[in-house]
Amino acid sequence: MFLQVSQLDVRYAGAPQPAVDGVSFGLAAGEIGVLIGPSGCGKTTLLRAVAGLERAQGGQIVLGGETVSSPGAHVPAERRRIGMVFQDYALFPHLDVAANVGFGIHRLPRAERESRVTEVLRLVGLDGLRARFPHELSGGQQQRVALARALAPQPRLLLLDEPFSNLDVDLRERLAHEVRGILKAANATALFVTHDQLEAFAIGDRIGVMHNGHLHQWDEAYALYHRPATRFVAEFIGHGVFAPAQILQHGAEVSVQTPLGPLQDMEECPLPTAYEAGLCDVLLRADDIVHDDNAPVKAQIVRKAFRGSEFLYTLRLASGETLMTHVPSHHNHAVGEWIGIRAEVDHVVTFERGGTASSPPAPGVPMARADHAA
Ligand SMILES: Nc1ncnc2c1ncn2[C@@H]1O[C@H](COP(=O)(O)OP(=O)(O)OP(=O)(O)O)[C@@H](O)[C@H]1O
Repeated sequence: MFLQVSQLDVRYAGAPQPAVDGVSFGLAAGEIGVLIGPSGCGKTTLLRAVAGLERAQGGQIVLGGETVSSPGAHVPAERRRIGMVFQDYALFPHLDVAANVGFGIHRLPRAERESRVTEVLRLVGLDGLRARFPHELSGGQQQRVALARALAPQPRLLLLDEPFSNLDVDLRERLAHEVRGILKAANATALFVTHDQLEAFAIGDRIGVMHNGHLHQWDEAYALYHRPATRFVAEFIGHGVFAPAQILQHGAEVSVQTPLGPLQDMEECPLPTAYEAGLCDVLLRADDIVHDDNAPVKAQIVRKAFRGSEFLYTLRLASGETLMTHVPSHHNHAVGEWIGIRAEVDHVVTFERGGTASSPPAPGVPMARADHAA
């Protein structure tokens, strides 16, 4: 791995808990990693420790084969050859775009510097704006200048701390895709921090979910969504709820009883022996719940959020359970209305009832194999 973080601990003086607690992950050269998690979970501290701006108390950071942090050694930030982009752009207001971008490479001979500035400005699509001053640029353009400035010295690693959080939502998603393209074109290895899942999914090859200083999962977006490693990841990624359920086996047949009735056509499901009496909590995501006028189960709409092509409805069953569902936005129902719903769950993800944030799910068994086994 080009960047290897192993068992890293970072503790602020006087704090009762470490801000980063036993974190390990690796990033291959040219890969983009993203750290997400709720406020205070330790993402910025982890990024700052990789940069060399915070000293780690335990564990190791190896970058390009060089140990930059270990119990006996701390390579200072300026000697790590790491570039950083912050949310506030931090451009110099009195310098034009070209001078801002050339700032970190002023030691290069003039011609070489000029050609590198031109090269990175072209890469970020701002070659025509090199004589403008920061106040003459939009927020998105300023952030691309900041990115060009960070790329100019050819850092070994680029760290980006919430780089889009000052931009409006539409621009954020567009810029996230653009920045991914720019980093890939530059063959840069990068680590991002964000609290926005859509941004993380748009940018990251690998995404790490943090909670209370721990890295719960470091994985591809698809795996985070469909194979969450812990109850916290299951709850944090996507819109979902946990519903009480019971896994039952009758001969070769495994069924999962939920407040929505039994789940059907499952590809994968844990066996009832995973829990006492098969009693567990099942993850039901908004896209597992399908609105169907003919379904026997009805739920009342308690809240609705318009999301362009679809609504996110929060629903309540007559039994009191809360659920969420995505419904195409031409199905415009009123709050208070009762609508038919059914569950369509391929991979059944279950947890110990009332388990903790770090509880793992019970392993799923392919249903065909369960048939054979019985
Ligand atoms: N300089 C500091 N001194 C003491 N404690 C700190 C310091 N910086 C952060 N902390 C604490 O360390 C923990 C992790 O903070 P950190 O800023 O890394 O979280 P974060 O996930 O980046 O949060 P946010 O999304 O709000 O920026 C928090 O409990 C925070 O209060």
